[in-house]
Amino acid sequence: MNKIRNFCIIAHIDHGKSTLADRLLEYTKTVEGKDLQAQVLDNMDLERERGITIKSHAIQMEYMYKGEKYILNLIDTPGHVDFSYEVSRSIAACEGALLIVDAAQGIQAQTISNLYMAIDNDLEIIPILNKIDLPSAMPEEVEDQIIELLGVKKEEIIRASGKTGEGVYDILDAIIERIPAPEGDPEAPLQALIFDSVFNSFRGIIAYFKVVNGSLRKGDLVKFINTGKEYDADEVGVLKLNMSPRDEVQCGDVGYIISGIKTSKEVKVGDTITHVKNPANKAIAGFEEVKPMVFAGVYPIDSEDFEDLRSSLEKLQLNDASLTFQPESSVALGFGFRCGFLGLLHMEIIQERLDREFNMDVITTVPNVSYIVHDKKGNKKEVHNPAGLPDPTLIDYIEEPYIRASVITSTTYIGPIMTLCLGKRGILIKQEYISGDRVEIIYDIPLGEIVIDFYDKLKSISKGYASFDYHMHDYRESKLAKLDILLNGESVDALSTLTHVDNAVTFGRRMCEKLKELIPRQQFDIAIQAAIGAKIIARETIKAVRKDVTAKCYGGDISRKRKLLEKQKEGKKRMKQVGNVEVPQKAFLAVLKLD
Ligand SMILES: Nc1nc2c(ncn2[C@@H]2O[C@H](COP(=O)(O)OP(=O)(O)OP(=O)(O)O)[C@@H](O)[C@H]2O)c(=O)[nH]1
Repeated sequence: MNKIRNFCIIAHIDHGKSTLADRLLEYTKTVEGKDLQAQVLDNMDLERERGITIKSHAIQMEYMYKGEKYILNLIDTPGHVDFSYEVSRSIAACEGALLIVDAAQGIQAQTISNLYMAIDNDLEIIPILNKIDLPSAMPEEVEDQIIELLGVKKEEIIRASGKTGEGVYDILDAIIERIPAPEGDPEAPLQALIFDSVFNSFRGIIAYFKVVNGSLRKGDLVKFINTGKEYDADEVGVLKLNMSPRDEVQCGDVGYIISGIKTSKEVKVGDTITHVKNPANKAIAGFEEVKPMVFAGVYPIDSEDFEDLRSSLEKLQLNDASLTFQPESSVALGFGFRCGFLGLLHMEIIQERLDREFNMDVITTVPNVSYIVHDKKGNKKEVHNPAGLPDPTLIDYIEEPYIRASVITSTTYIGPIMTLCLGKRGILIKQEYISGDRVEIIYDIPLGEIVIDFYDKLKSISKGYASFDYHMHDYRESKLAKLDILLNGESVDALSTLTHVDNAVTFGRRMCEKLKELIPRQQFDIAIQAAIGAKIIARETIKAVRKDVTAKCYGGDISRKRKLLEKQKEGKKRMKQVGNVEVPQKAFLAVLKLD
């Protein structure tokens, strides 16, 4: 066991985690020659394309140090806020962490939040100044930031480049010298922490774990403590580039188990595996259900595809337990599902996977958060869809989720960022200088406001020099009202939103203006109205037009006419008929596009 090192890499998004991980695999000869393609660990197509890590992965390397062979288990973690629960589980499976900081960008919001998580788990931190090959690198300055943040000595910071390979051997040596070997009792009852699971269409669900105490052998009868389910360990092994079966995974090591688990719901990240015979008397602490925070309706464009959509969502869920869905129906959109996501990026990814992997054409409605509605009889219920809100006369009050957000930026942008946060009903908690002209601002903001267009605005007003991280904080009472949109007098439930009463009128007006831009003119006038209850607060009209696309091709060229009509039909595919009005998909997301 003293020859094992378990570590993870933590960093702000795009600071070069995956690239550096590739170098570690290359320098330890874990991958060679033809297998060496960029970002080996990001094996989902989507991950490669977007250059982001969505699921965490683990891989075992061997490294000779002073004539002895060591086993290094690298647990790769996703960098985006939506997936921070996975980061925290991966961190719990390690004894050390490489903290990567981009030498050109310096410390960012997620550098700090992930670092705190690592410190909470007592990990040994190895600070790495990455991308020092960049002409824009500011090694001295960023080193000062790291020293201030961690209280380390300058010599402890390793300068490296995932691109040129500089410093990679120093990192490998430091992993062995500085990170402690795992502790644990090989003779004690089995306790293995599940930190991830994946769905493989041939093998079913594969769970990744770290053995904290005891050991796990092939054929053992095991139990997952939190779900209470029992399985035969059909196959256990360690994770090389591919799975590598073993008879036993020992105390301290990281491995996988295949055991006839049917759905990803049965495997909960953070759960503990033990033996049915001689079980451990308790789970390893730190298990938490991941709860979706952002909800949106997902509807098939063609209502006949409803069952296909259900089976696609079921398949996606096998792979991604954090996705939830429930059938719902909308007057405007027909039958569909209300899906729950961890955040906006997660939502985008699911939408894209539906399109790519399942060829599903869907309309997604405006995302919203979950509200707690207290009625006058003293009951409370969680509402995931503004359209599902009880009648206003029955509501006593509504609570909405607040996040605690940390924004790191340069002092130049403090003014505009504070204005933005204020406009989003944010409450300033504190403001702290990090080093030089960098400052961290902490705000409590309603999640519902972030969901709409916070990221984009933050990025544009800070010209990209602001990073953002958040975690759920609490629920607070807010004065919210349901804003309905009517098209030719018919309320479109899929366009309803909950908004703060003080902003309702401006918001309603802007919605109407935006919809006027987005809905194409049709052969009759269309009235767009915004209403709260029975009260109309804004109105726009789209004037009628008569458009005949074939008008231009007089003469008898029927094939050309047909082509034009076909083209027009294509364009219509992304439209949805609401009453007598044809509404394009992008109109359902109008609220995201308000200026
Ligand atoms: N010049 C230079 N570029 C680098 C270096 N390391 C990574 N990059 C580039 O920086 C970008 C981000 O690198 P990734 O390795 O994908 O970053 P990441 O931290 O894994 O990103 P997430 O997985 O999304 O968190 C890519 O375009 C890399 O090519 C480096 O040492 N030098």
